[in-house]
Amino acid sequence: MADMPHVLVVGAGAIGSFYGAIAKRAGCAVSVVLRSEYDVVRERGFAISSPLGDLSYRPDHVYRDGDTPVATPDYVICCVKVLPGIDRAALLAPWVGPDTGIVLIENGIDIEPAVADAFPDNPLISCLAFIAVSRTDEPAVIEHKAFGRLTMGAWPAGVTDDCRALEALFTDGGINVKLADQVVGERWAKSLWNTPFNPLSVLADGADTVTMLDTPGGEALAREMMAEVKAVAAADGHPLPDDAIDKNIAGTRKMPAYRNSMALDYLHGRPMEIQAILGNVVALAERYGVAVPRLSTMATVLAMRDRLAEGDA
Ligand SMILES: NC(=O)C1=CN([C@@H]2O[C@H](COP(=O)(O)OP(=O)(O)OC[C@H]3O[C@@H](n4cnc5c(N)ncnc54)[C@H](OP(=O)(O)O)[C@@H]3O)[C@@H](O)[C@H]2O)C=CC1
Ligand SMILES: CC(C)(CO)C(=O)C(=O)O
Repeated sequence: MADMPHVLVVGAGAIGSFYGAIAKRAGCAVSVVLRSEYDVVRERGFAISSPLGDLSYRPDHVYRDGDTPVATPDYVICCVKVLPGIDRAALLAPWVGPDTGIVLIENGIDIEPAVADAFPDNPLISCLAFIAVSRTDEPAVIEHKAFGRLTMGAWPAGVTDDCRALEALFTDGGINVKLADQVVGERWAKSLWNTPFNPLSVLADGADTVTMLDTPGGEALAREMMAEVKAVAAADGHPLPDDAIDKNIAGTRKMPAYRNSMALDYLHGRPMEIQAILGNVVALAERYGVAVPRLSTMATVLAMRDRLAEGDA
């Protein structure tokens, strides 16, 4: 085990604590940087229930902002929400050494440059998580409900030795990993689902997938929004397969009613990744001159909500 990589997770919420557990199962030393759950995790670690078994663990080191790492990690995994108010590069900076691989496991489009620009000499591995995992009302108690597959690739493109090493590590820990030569294209493929469904669930007051698809006109609306995402992806140089929308709708219909991560944030009054998941797609559509009337309507209405909330604050 002496040669196993040292992994450090920045933002060990649902996703970060889960993939930290997988790295721990693979035999890595796993440390975490925490904010609100620092005391609880120091005292008793994470409790994670999962179809894979009990994934509870105590991190090797529990840090908070301002601490100095005991050892420079081989990989820093960034799993904070991608929010306009969060400077992810600044959060990562204290923990990243000259050879540290930076791994993003986060949703959204065009989310890499903010980190890549700050660490131009570090390997950057971008990942998409296909998983249903959430925090519970108990601090540091996580419920992994289903799935867990990761798609990963070097950003902006390619599959490097770092990617392969990380793939081997997560595979040893018990999850499936797909290596992707064009990770930006993979982001678009995931965005085809997240960009319509996540914000739509917020506008529909936290609706689950079955409610969204079964409401008369719901599936048609989702399909139209997906078609807009598909058009922007193509303009960005990442055309998606012709049957991508049909496959996504069919796959979603096969799932039991599901509330996505943004719906859960909305219902808990937490900040939402509207910009990363929807706003950045609309911005790219504007840049390429692609009409996205439904997506931009949704973005405007959600911006109105933000404005109201700011006024209330
Ligand atoms: N949950 C899911 O099923 C899925 C999530 N994703 C994506 O994964 C990413 C992470 O989501 P998820 O794990 O659900 O989010 P969570 O809210 O569960 O976790 C985010 C973590 O980041 C921490 N954090 C936020 N700001 C800071 C800060 N300034 N300093 C230190 N820590 C900070 C939070 O700490 P604190 O407790 O103090 O707020 C929390 O531990 C998102 O991009 C999401 O879209 C992708 C697929 C599925
Ligand atoms: C696609 C899905 C639903 C799970 O991987 C997700 O990304 C989310 O909950 O935001």
